[in-house]
Amino acid sequence: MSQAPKYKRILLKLSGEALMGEDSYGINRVTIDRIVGEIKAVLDLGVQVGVVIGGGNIFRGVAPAAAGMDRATADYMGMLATVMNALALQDAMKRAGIVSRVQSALTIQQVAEPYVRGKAIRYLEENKVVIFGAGTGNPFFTTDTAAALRGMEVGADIVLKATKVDGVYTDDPKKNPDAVRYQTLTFDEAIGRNLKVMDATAFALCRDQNMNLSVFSIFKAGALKRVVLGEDEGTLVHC
Ligand SMILES: Nc1ncnc2c1ncn2[C@@H]1O[C@H](COP(=O)(O)OP(=O)(O)OP(=O)(O)O)[C@@H](O)[C@H]1O
Ligand SMILES: O=c1ccn([C@@H]2O[C@H](COP(=O)(O)O)[C@@H](O)[C@H]2O)c(=O)[nH]1
Repeated sequence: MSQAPKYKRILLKLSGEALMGEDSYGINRVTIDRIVGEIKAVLDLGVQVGVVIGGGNIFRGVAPAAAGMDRATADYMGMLATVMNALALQDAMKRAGIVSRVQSALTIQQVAEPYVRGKAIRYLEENKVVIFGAGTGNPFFTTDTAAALRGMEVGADIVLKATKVDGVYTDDPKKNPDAVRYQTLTFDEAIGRNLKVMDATAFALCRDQNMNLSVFSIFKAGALKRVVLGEDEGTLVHC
């Protein structure tokens, strides 16, 4: 029996730190290839995929150098880190036979196309993966907010946050072993309970524009595909 995806177009937020695998810094080749395999599985279902990539794997490594720096300057460094990840992801996709385009919110025209909404939508319609680098292009924001923003701009059916934990918990599960996972919760609950899995700006943007969000583990094999098929996986955050 053929599997019908629940969503036709998704915006996938990939944690930069997830690219490190077991390493303490940077990009782990085996890990990025495995993540690309997870994305390929949903492309094979006919789903259109936009990706916003984070920068934690690179930026947190240089954080000591950024300590004491002007905040906006440090944030621009963080955004440049996401462009590096975007290029690495495109390269890994190419090796896997996936056609993708990188669009950057900061103009670095020798390196990547600038972000142009209409062009991004056209690429998605052509079943090319669009990798959005440099977050929103503005300091004082995060790539979570960029994911919510780009998801809305390109008309995605849902924003999927692929991270290191398998959903939203009552507390940070990496710090509190007694934390309990929610199957579903509302944006107001997530904001009101100050749950740190995603920043409040991103939660509020999704809530105000009625954009559902799913949080799941990118380390769990097949989880992305199960979310896209509408199966019980991770946590669904809704209005
Ligand atoms: N209530 C909570 N439920 C789940 N995770 C939580 C919660 N509070 C804090 N976290 C933490 O939030 C992290 C998810 O954020 P993630 O690492 O994806 O960060 P990011 O900043 O979006 O990505 P990047 O690595 O690119 O900077 C999890 O690893 C988890 O430890
Ligand atoms: O719109 C944005 C997105 C990101 N930044 C900066 O980049 C780093 C890395 O992004 P993560 O979301 O943490 O992975 C972030 O810490 C900011 O410093 C930004 O300024 N604006």
